[in-house]
Amino acid sequence: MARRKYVVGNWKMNGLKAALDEARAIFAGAAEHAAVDVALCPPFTLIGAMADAAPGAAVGGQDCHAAAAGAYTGSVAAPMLADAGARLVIVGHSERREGFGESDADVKAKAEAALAAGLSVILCVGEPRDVRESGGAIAYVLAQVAGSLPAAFDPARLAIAYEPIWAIGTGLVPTVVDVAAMHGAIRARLGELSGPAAAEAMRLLYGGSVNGDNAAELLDAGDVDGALVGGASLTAAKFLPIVAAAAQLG
Ligand SMILES: O=C(CO)COP(=O)(O)O
Repeated sequence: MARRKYVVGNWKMNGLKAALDEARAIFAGAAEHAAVDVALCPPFTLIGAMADAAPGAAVGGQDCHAAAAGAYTGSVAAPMLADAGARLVIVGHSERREGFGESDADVKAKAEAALAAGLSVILCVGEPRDVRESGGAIAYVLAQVAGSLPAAFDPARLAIAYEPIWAIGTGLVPTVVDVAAMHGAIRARLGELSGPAAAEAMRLLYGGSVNGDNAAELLDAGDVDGALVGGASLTAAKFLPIVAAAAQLG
């Protein structure tokens, strides 16, 4: 079964209520491309309003706590995201792993909590620049995959996003050959960990400086099923060409 293309915007810590017009425009434009699944992950504060502003649209969080509730000041639990109207959540983004000291075990626990709350998950992995330069990128990322993967999951609800840290927000992207090699290696490892049927069904996204100019090439790389987009997801003018590129590839 062919995997549907999946293009997800991660707004990071950007967006006030005024940005809901942009989200409406993004979802309206995305609706023209029925073959592509599109989601936006705004800050927590906008999830409810965005879900209300775009009924039926896939809105998600950027992180969740591993516990379902409790004394964790400042944190947001997965059932709260679902209650606010989210359908998905990103876990393990490098800005969480690096900036907040999240380990593979933390990411795994968050992914499991999200799945238990009925959310879909985008689980991020990716190597720092020195690891890429020393030739160890694939081994590094495969260890992250093995350490972060939930114990049990529905492959339709778990996507892996490969985001090389050195490509995030820098304008640098790996070669298409390197992207295909990484994604192929991830899918092979998923086959060993979860069985070939799950590995075949799971969507693997590339993230890191994706834009309207490079999306077609990156999305066409082997084993790439979509994109996780940061800066270029903040406006319809920048994001919709990426969705259109995915639609072209079907
Ligand atoms: O981190 C990213 C998405 O999660 C990528 O960000 P940029 O698209 O801004 O490089």
